[in-house]
Amino acid sequence: MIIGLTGGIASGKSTIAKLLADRGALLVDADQVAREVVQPGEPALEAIASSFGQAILQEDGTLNRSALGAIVFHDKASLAKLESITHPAIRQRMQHRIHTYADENPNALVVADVPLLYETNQQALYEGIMVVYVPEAVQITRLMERNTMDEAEAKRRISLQMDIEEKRRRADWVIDNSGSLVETERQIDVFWQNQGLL
Ligand SMILES: CC(C)(COP(=O)(O)OP(=O)(O)OC[C@H]1O[C@@H](n2cnc3c(N)ncnc32)[C@H](O)[C@@H]1O)[C@@H](O)C(=O)NCCC(=O)NCCS
Ligand SMILES: Nc1ncnc2c1ncn2[C@@H]1O[C@H](COP(=O)(O)OP(=O)(O)OP(=O)(O)O)[C@@H](O)[C@H]1O
Repeated sequence: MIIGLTGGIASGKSTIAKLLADRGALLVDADQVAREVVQPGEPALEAIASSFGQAILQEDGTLNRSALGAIVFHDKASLAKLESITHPAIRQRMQHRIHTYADENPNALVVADVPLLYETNQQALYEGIMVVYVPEAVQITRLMERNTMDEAEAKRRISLQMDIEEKRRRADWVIDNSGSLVETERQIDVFWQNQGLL
């Protein structure tokens, strides 16, 4: 089975992905693939440098991620431009990796961690979608703590994504990650048993 894992920024997707991997799931991580497709030599990095200027590269030729983030997370047109460059490459590499894993491990659960799964309309690619849910207030607190950012910046980042309540409504499975990690782990165990994965 191939499922999508999504949620809001800092809702706990990586945390839940790890719990699933600990139980034997095979993971494909869109944030990681997004980093791979902008390595030096990749066409997407050249396109980014053409659009955003050579100053977006560091001296060693790698992408200056925080500088690019400072531009695109404050300007929707720039973000759309960046996405038009990177998303096709990310999607292609994700699909290749997912299907390689699934073909080589027909009995395994393959989990694709895709932060923007609903925003980019990728529901049909998966047999089911798990949403990691926390109320927005918890999302703000955890994002501020993890990234040491102020409340206004955390709210801005959250506003760039689909409302987490809407993601929860669309989900096939909801993991409520607003409590302790032990409570979250219990929900993962129930999911695992219900899918007959034991
Ligand atoms: C702008 C970039 C270089 C900033 O890099 P940085 O290392 O600072 O952040 P990182 O990539 O770890 O992203 C952190 C979180 O920001 C959020 N985020 C990232 N890209 C986007 C986006 N296009 N729209 C909304 N939220 C986003 C996600 O929740 C992500 O988990 C980077 O986020 C990027 O290349 N984004 C475009 C590619 C993309 O859409 N990635 C999302 C996964 S497919
Ligand atoms: N149940 C929990 N209780 C307390 N803190 C938690 C819990 N789950 C996750 N966290 C913390 O919240 C932060 C966000 O979690 P995580 O990095 O897993 O989110 P994410 O959805 O993968 O984030 P991103 O969208 O940025 O990739 C981390 O600092 C993590 O340690």
